[in-house]
Amino acid sequence: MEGGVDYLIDERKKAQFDVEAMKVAWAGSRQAFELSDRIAKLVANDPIFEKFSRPMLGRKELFKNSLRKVAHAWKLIIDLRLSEEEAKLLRHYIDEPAYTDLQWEMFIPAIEGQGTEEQKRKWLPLARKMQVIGSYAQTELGHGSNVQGLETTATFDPQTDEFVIHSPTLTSSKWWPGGTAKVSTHAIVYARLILDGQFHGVHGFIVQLRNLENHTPLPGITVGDIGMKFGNGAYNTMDNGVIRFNHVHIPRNQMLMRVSQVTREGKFVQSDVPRQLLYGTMVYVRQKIVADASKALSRAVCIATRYSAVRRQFGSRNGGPEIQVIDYKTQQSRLFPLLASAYAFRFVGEWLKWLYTDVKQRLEANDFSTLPEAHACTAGLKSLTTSATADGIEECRKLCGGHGYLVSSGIPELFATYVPACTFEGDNVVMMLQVARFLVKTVSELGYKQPVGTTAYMRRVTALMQSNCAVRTAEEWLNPGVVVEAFEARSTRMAVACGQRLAKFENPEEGFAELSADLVEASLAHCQVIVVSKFVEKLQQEIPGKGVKRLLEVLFYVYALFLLHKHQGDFLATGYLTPKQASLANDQLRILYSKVRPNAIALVDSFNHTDHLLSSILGRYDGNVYPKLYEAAFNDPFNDSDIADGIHQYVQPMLRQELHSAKL
Ligand SMILES: CCCCC/C=C\C/C=C\C/C=C\C/C=C\C/C=C\CC/C=C/C(=O)SCCNC(=O)CCNC(=O)[C@H](O)C(C)(C)COP(=O)(O)OP(=O)(O)OC[C@H]1O[C@@H](n2cnc3c(N)ncnc32)[C@H](O)[C@@H]1OP(=O)(O)O
Ligand SMILES: Cc1cc2nc3c(=O)[nH]c(=O)nc-3n(C[C@H](O)[C@H](O)[C@H](O)COP(=O)(O)OP(=O)(O)OC[C@H]3O[C@@H](n4cnc5c(N)ncnc54)[C@H](O)[C@@H]3O)c2cc1C
Repeated sequence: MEGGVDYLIDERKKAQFDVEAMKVAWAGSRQAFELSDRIAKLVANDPIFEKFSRPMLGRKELFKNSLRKVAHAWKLIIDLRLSEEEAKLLRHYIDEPAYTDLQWEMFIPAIEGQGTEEQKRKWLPLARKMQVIGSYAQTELGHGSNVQGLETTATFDPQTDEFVIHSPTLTSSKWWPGGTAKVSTHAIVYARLILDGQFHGVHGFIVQLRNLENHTPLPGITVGDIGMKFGNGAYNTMDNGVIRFNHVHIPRNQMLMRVSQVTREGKFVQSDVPRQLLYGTMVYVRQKIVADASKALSRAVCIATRYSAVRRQFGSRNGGPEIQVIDYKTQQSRLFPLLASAYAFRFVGEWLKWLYTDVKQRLEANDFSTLPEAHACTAGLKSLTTSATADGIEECRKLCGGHGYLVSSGIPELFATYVPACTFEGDNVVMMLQVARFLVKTVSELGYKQPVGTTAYMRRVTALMQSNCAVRTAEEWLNPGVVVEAFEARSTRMAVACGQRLAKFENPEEGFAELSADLVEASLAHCQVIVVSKFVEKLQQEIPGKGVKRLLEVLFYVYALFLLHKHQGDFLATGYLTPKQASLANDQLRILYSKVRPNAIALVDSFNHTDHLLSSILGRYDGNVYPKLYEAAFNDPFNDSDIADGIHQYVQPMLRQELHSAKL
């Protein structure tokens, strides 16, 4: 058997559910499915969007090619009159980090969220037509996580009615802003506002960086690229920049003034809007990152699952075929929880999008009551989903054995592009510590204030602290109420225990720092409650299609019981479960894996990923892995000639024992 074509045809026949209906469930609605299917095919069939050769290109060529793709995409958007939603899908399927990510996901949202009506009227039409290109310049060489610690200054000059933007030290150089090194004409620069020698907090300012006619940096601005990043191709299509400001003057009306204003006289006016709204763009992007985690994880899982069905090792009898590696229980116990996680993250991402839309509408009406909850949810779920996705992609590489390490597997570039998501938009530990602040506050108020939203389960604090799990058989774990209650009890007990230990410290901040590792674990437990509960809520909805709901239920139990198994130390230490009950959960997990097994290929087909998006020989839809790997090896430019450069100069003299007289 040369290729794996026959294996995947057989695998697809085993499916016990309607794959087309599952595609709709994954996409969210029939309309969403049809839209994304159309755009995915548009990209896959356009040779300009080819990306298989990306890891072989040098930086300059890679970057130029990326600019070409963006220009071509923009032309398509105009020619085909694509909506904003379609344009965002186009960018997703082109699958190449570029300056437009910053333009559409940070620059424009920052103006929308933090600008006044007048500022929005001026800047948004220009940005939406790409007549100005903007980036988000917050992080500095010496300061990233601690936004209040930024050093760049914006000093008001009442003489000229301008702000003077300045980088007083080397460490205040802006460092990382994407799109900035070579492309953006403007940036939202976060800087310390100084009025009459007084510091008034960090604010955002629209600063022009380049001349719109000839693209040269404006006087007082030093700008460049920060250098090559992890992996070939990957995030190197993005021009992450360094900027140094030397007393750059901008008009007063270019400070984003929804949250606070500076008058013509240089007076600071604090409105009723909470200062945290200055961080609103990050909340928006964190929510987007959660919604996108399932896309990245599902790609890796699709590759690893298809390849695991094609790949055979051991067990051949009488010259018959070896065993498909997907049939090994160990392979299943590593792969199927990731498959289930992709679905879990998809549904929690959908919910978070809804939550964000709701908060945004409230903020527009000056209702800020749900902001702390939205911040905690976006920060915590960003941390949970990106960490699990980054680890999951690496696990998928290992699940593909040696071939997973080949660039042509598609996994190395996916990993290299994805991992910074654990760091950007808030380091994942720093984000979990934000959740911890929210949880500690919630727990400390339990006696007199009813927790709401995602912490509402803590209203039952007494029951969750005192009652124990009633499961007696593996079968009894197949009950969503039982599973959710176990997660809620473990989370409540961990949060309350942290609260009790914190109360022993005289200085709460000192206590928080001392217990921060435990607080991060309690925050993770709370975020897992959210993911598990939102999966259950999804299952309570009507989900059409033969067998679709049943398979999603199986995936729910795989996700939840796998987490329970992985974190059984917490469940046991908090006393909610007995070792016997934890062991029964693990027994049930093995049974669930055998229910996933015949459906595995159909479940990854349901992601509807094109071969273009996967860009992976191992994950090809047709499973024709070996002939294509062989073909790709000989198509590699390194194999253009049998004698590589340097062989005659450095190897032959060694073979001939003539190295001493060779010119090196
Ligand atoms: C080939 C494969 C392709 C796969 C794709 C690969 C990857 C892409 C993956 C996903 C992409 C998807 C979409 C993204 C789209 C576009 C974006 C493109 C690229 C992104 C590039 C990255 C950009 C950046 O990184 S921008 C910089 C981000 N920086 C940070 O996040 C800094 C983090 N730090 C902070 O947020 C704050 O400093 C802090 C840690 C929160 C602390 O702030 P501080 O003011 O000191 O506050 P505290 O004193 O701690 O708290 C005061 C009070 O305020 C509350 N608070 C804090 N923050 C918020 C908030 N945002 N909203 C509301 N409230 C907030 C806090 O809880 C506290 O409340 P309390 O007083 O009640 O306790
Ligand atoms: C690919 C990429 C693109 C980016 N794009 C942009 C952009 O467009 N615009 C922009 O402004 N920025 C951008 N950034 C910067 C990014 O937002 C920061 O790197 C990120 O916020 C983390 O900050 P840091 O680098 O200062 O990490 P640090 O805070 O220095 O983290 C270092 C370590 O310290 C730990 N740590 C820090 N603080 C605490 C604490 N309080 N308690 C416990 N542990 C702590 C962290 O967990 C981490 O382990 C980008 C970064 C990357 C990697």
